[in-house]
Order: sequence, then structure tokens, then C-alpha cells
Amino acid sequence: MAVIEKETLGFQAEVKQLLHLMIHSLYSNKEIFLRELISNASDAADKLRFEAINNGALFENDPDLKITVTFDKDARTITISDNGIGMSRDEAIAHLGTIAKSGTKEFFSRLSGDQQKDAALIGQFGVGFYSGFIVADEITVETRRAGLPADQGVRWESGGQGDFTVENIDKPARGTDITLHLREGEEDFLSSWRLKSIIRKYSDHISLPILMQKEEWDAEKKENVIQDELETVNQASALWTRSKSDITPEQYVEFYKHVSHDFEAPLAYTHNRVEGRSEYTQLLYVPARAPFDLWDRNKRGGIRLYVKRVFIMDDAEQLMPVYLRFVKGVIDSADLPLNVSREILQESRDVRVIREGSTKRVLGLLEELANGDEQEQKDKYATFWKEFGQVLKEGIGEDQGNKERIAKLLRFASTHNDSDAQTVSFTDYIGRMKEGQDKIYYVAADNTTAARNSPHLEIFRKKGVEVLLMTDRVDEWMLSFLHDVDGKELVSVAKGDLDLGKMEDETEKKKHEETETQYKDLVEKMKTALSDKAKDVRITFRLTESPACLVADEHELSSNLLRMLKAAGQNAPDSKPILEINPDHPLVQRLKYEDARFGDWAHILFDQATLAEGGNLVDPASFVKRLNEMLLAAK
Ligand SMILES: Nc1ncnc2c1ncn2[C@@H]1O[C@H](COP(=O)(O)OP(=O)(O)OP(=O)(O)O)[C@@H](O)[C@H]1O
Repeated sequence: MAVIEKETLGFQAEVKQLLHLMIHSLYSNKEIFLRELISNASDAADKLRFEAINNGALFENDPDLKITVTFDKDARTITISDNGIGMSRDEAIAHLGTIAKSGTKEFFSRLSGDQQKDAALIGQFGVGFYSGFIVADEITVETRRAGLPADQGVRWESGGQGDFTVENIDKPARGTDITLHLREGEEDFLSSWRLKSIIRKYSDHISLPILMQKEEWDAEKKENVIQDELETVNQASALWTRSKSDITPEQYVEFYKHVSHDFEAPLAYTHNRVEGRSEYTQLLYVPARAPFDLWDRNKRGGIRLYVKRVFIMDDAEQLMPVYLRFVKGVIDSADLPLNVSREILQESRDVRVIREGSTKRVLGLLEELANGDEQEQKDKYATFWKEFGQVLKEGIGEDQGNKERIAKLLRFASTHNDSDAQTVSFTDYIGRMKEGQDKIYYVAADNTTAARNSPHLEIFRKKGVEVLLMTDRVDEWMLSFLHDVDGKELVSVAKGDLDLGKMEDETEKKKHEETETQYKDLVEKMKTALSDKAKDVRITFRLTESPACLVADEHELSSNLLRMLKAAGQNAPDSKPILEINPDHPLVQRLKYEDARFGDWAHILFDQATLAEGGNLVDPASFVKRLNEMLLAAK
């Protein structure tokens, strides 16, 4: 091949920013660099094993995959070597000079300059290879991609400032050696004991052997790494294949960090082997924090698929439904063929069985937290709900089979308390239902303040009936799939004719009928005056303080949903609302005797009701003009 000279290239701007931030905010947790580099080495071995399924020659007669960690006190270096897939020149430039991760833009936009907060964000984003620069002021990577000839090795070097160099070298052994030239003051790491204890702490779960030199080496040994002088410092078996009783909680946590690239411990996990019709092992985790790309529904995989312990793919999205896209972990199938592709996964019956089983497992895990008696479980569920509740709601529409289980996991803000936190479940609500109440009431609005101030709530407040506040964007979409819970119909307080069922007694009903007759003429007159705005006008008993409110017809989209659709630039059908007026309000009573200005009054009532529920007026200027005229007329 044509010899390419050594070239100097600049880091992508984001890499420079990340490096700077990392060095300044992760110094209190320096040792994680080793975990990150070992994690990459292990991934590189997984990738080689996978590619070798169809091309055994890639093993180059060296099939025993391993990671070796050595150090040199005099040269002040630590080297992490693997005989995994390695990198070509182009790959080294792309992978070690840019960040090609989803959520990158979001991550940078959230940085605040506050070191503590940013350190947490970096941890969440994942630092990977670049974390080497926390302890090193120079990193040399020597690598050769499996299958390329020995003269196509690559040396990548950088001081972690603005640029790096790449040049071709001879590298007889495939794989990657990463040498860290330690910064002044970091000599602590040049100790066999220290390195071993870090590896045991963070990387014991790695399924390949991690070898370390037993003691300090003299010059001769350094020249030629002698295998006999190396010892394996980890258990070197895939964690999920071990029996639960042999795995410590710390090991579960570290394994999570390896598969998820998260710095924080997970909220909960479930590990089990399924035998019978379908045979697989699952180790699934619920993270404690939403990733930056949670809302990217295309980037949804957190599951690594293995077949009989051989890594097959990352992000195996077919193994989890979209609404559980935050779940991370490993699924190891004994039934799938090793050469399984994403296309085959899509059609496979085995995959369907695994997805159904895993979904049930995750829902079970969430139920354990949600229904747990201990405070720790309650706190964890609250965290889960805050981070992932909105995504879980998608499941109501997407997973008919588990709809009832998911509904029980939902949490809402409610008029039962003054908090905006979503803590009330349907079960809580049903347990507090009033005598004679047979429906679950909710109000949908843009935010909890608007929801609480909705005039539609007045009668509910008066009667002491709880109303759930639906303020998340997905709520109304979700509710179009959820009509009842435990046989109790879900009813919007702003839709259809108000039906309080048995909560209204006979005397009340009779009184209402009489009032309706009294107001018949007024209602007709208003219908004519507002024919271009309102679909209908009617008397209501749902208001106690406000003169009027708008409601949507039973089967039409609510005005809140229409507003959201329009704001999102979607085609929303133009449907007129129904105006309901409160016969007990002095303004409405006065209208009975109004003649000259009747039309103006009617319009003002209608516009007011629109404003009260957070809507926009079609013709605000006319509203203001009418209002001013009224104010002037009032002496
Ligand atoms: N030892 C290695 N062998 C082969 N390729 C490697 C090795 N280390 C890193 N790479 C390549 O460099 C890429 C970038 O690594 P880096 O650790 O920065 O990110 P990552 O592993 O993709 O994700 P994260 O930052 O979340 O750890 C890897 O995806 C991989 O392609």
C-alpha cells in the first residue's frame, strides 16, 4: 500500500471540550480510567469473536482472547493490551478523534460550567477512551486491525491538548496496546498491588482473563513480556453465566457500568435463567438516570445480545419493546443461530418469546419497587418515575397485552394534595373514591397550575372528589388507549355532559331540571349569538365560581389536545367547543334581562372561558374592545 506519512490531525471541537472538562472534574475519581480502557478492550475482543464466526482466519492462530496490563516504573507508563479486533488507520482517526455518540449535542448544551454538576453529567455521558488523559499527559495507541497485514499497524499519539498524530508501523500481533505516560504526581498507579486492586474492584466481571505482571520487572522482562510471569487477576467468566449466589452486589453494579457506560449505579436489576420451550439468560438493569438520547425513539437499544456466550450485537432493539428502551443489560440465548442478523431477529419466534419474557421480567421488577413497603423501594420508584415515567406511558398504547399491569405502575399529580410531584396511582385514587362515585376523573392541561385552576374542577372541589392532573405531553394520547382501570371508567372533567352518577341525589337532579327549563330561552338566544364559535350552549352545574366554561363533545379531541397538535404544527380538525354557563352566577343571571348588549356579553363569556383554560383567542382585539365598552357602560 502507499505509505502515508505521519500526519497531525486536530481533535473535533467537542473532544477538546470533553477532555478539558474531564481532566478538571473527574480528578477525584481518577482510577476509573482503567475500568474504561479494560471495558473497551473487552468490547474489542467481543467484536473479534463475532466477526470470526464467518471468518475464522481473523484469529490469526491466536484464538485465546485476553487483556494484559503491565507497567514500567522507570518509564512511568502503564500499558493495557488486547488481542481483540484492533483498528485500521481510518478507524483510529475516527474513533479516537471524534465523538460519534447519540446525545452528544444534548450533552454539550446541558453543561453549566459548575464543576460538580458537569462531573455528574460527564459520568452520565460516558468518557471511555479519553479518560486516560485524567492520569496521563501523553497516550500512545499502537493497533492493528485483525485481518490486515503486519505493516498496516498504526501508532496514534496525543498529549490530549488540541491534536494527535497517526503513522503507520509494523505490528505483528493484531489488537491494541494503549500506553499511558503518567502525569507528574500519579506514580501511585505504578504498583502491581494498586493496579490489581483496581481491576478487582471494577473489572472482575470481564469475561476474558485480565493478566497482570506478578511483580516489578527488570529491563529484560520488559522487553519481552513473559507469559509465565503473568497472573490472571479476575474470575474471567461471563458474569451472567455465574450463579446468583456467587455474584456480589458490587459485581452486579460494575457489570452494569461496563454494559451501559453509565458511571452511576443502577436502580434495580433482575438476573435469571429461563429454561423450557426457549432457553436464555437475562441480566437486565433499570438505570437511575435517563440517558441523553431517551427521546430518540430510533436509538433505543440498551441490550447486548449474546448467543451461547458469544457477543452478537449491541443495541439489539428487537429484544425490548420501545417503551422499555431505557433498560440495559445482556440477554444470552441458547436457541438463536450464531450468524443471526438484525433482519432475522425481526422475524424470529425465539426473539418474540425472549422479548415477551423480558418485558414481563422488567414489569415485575418495577412492580417490586412500586409496591415495596420499604422506604428505599419507594424512593427508588419515585426516581424511576421522574426519569422514565413518561416513556413507560407509551406502553399503554404499544403493549395491549400488558396494559393493565402498566396502568398500575402509572403515577399522577392530583387534587388530593398540593404537590406537583406525580405520586398518585390509580389504586390510591380508587381507594379514596367517594361513596357513589364510579368513575375516575381527570383534567388535562399544559401544566399543573393551569390544571388546578381549571373551572371544570369547581364542582369536584365542592363535593370533595379527587381529580387526577394530566399534564405530560403523552397523557392524552395515552388516555385514548386507556378507557378504564379495574372497571372504573376514566372521564375527563372537560368532556361531554357532566355525569356525577350516584353522587347527585334526587332533589339535586330535580332542581337541575327545573333550572334548565327556566334558562331554555336564554340558552337558545346565546346559541344564535355564538353560532360561529360554539357548537352548542347549555346550562351546567359543574361550576361554582366561574360564569362559564368550554367543554369538548364526548367523542371529540379535547381543546388541550387540539392546542398541542396545532402547536406541534400538525393538522388538527377544527371542531367547535360547547359553551356551558353557570346559572348561579350573577353575570349569567343578569343576561336574562339584557337586550341591547346581549351579543357582546355572550362573546365575552365565551372568550373568557377560552382564556381561563389557557387557550388563545381567535380575535383578541374584539375581546378587548367589547370589554372596554362594558367597563365604560358600568357606572
Ligand atoms: N482497545 C480497543 N480496541 C479496538 N477499538 C477500540 C479500543 N478502544 C477504543 N476503541 C474504539 O474507539 C471507540 C471510542 O471509544 P470510547 O471509549 O471513547 O467510546 P465508546 O467505547 O464507544 O463509548 P463510551 O465513551 O461510552 O465508553 C470505540 O467505540 C472503539 O471503536
